[in-house]
Amino acid sequence: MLVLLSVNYHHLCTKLSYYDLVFVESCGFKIALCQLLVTADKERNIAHARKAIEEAAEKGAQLVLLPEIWNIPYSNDYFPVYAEDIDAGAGASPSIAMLSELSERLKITIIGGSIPERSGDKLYNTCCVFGADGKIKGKHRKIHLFDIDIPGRMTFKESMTFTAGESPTIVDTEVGRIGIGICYDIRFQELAAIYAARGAHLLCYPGAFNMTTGPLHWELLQRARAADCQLYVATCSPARVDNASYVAWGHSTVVGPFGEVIATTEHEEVIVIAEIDYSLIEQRRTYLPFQKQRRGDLYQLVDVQRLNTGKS
Ligand SMILES: NC(=O)CC(=O)C(=O)O
Repeated sequence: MLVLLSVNYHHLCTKLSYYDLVFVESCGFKIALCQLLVTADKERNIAHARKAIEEAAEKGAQLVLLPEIWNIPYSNDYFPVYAEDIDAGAGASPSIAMLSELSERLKITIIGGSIPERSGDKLYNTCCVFGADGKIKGKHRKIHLFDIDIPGRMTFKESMTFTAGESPTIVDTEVGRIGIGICYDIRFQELAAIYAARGAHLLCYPGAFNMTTGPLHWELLQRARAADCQLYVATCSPARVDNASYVAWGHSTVVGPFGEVIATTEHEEVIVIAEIDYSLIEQRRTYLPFQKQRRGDLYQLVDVQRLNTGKS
């Protein structure tokens, strides 16, 4: 598989201060975005993802991000047929078993894109985060379902099959504090702002924008979330399959805390590798200290989950 390497950034690591950012010993690491070609053959897709992750780890990636719905085509017809029961153990969920085994064996963090999850009589579009010990550290169910209708261009109704998740997901990993969203979740700036307020270094969005919204909004939204929150944003899309019922835009990307694109690609299958350095977050926030200049006397973002449970 083709591997793209981005520009390297090397900076000294210093303590991060705003937004309760947690201090991480090692600030520099490599992230890999596996922009996978997805077919109708689930077994093949799982084996293919396995090879890509192994290749990314060989290239030095400590964090690997997979696309939204990487184990079957993105389609309401497929979701119910191929959904896996994540909580029922490895036998019931071959996709999760593969990701767990690899993260433990390769000692890397994996943001497992998303797969259709069956839980009781409900289906979710779910992303699992695996620590370097192979354990699931977090599970994000897509909060905002992709229901849009742009006549003659793009109509999709995820809510025909999926149920929306009920909670934001922020995870402490070996490679920093990571906020998770899935695709359409990126359009909701409040979610990103809550993650930033809870000390996230990086926001990861497995996503599959399309040929209508992709060219206009995909990069724009990633750069906006990164610039608004002054942190890193990474996205990973499936590669484009022109004759698929849903044609993905591709263009998996990493954006830095100044809103700058650090690494990106076109629509073919590829592994994008980029260097992430969290010390840049503090540096950018020092240069441009708008986080401290907010008019909290005029407007406030309320973290409802914290308010209701007292927990982050
Ligand atoms: N597929 C999605 O969830 C979102 C998308 O394509 C868009 O927001 O546009």
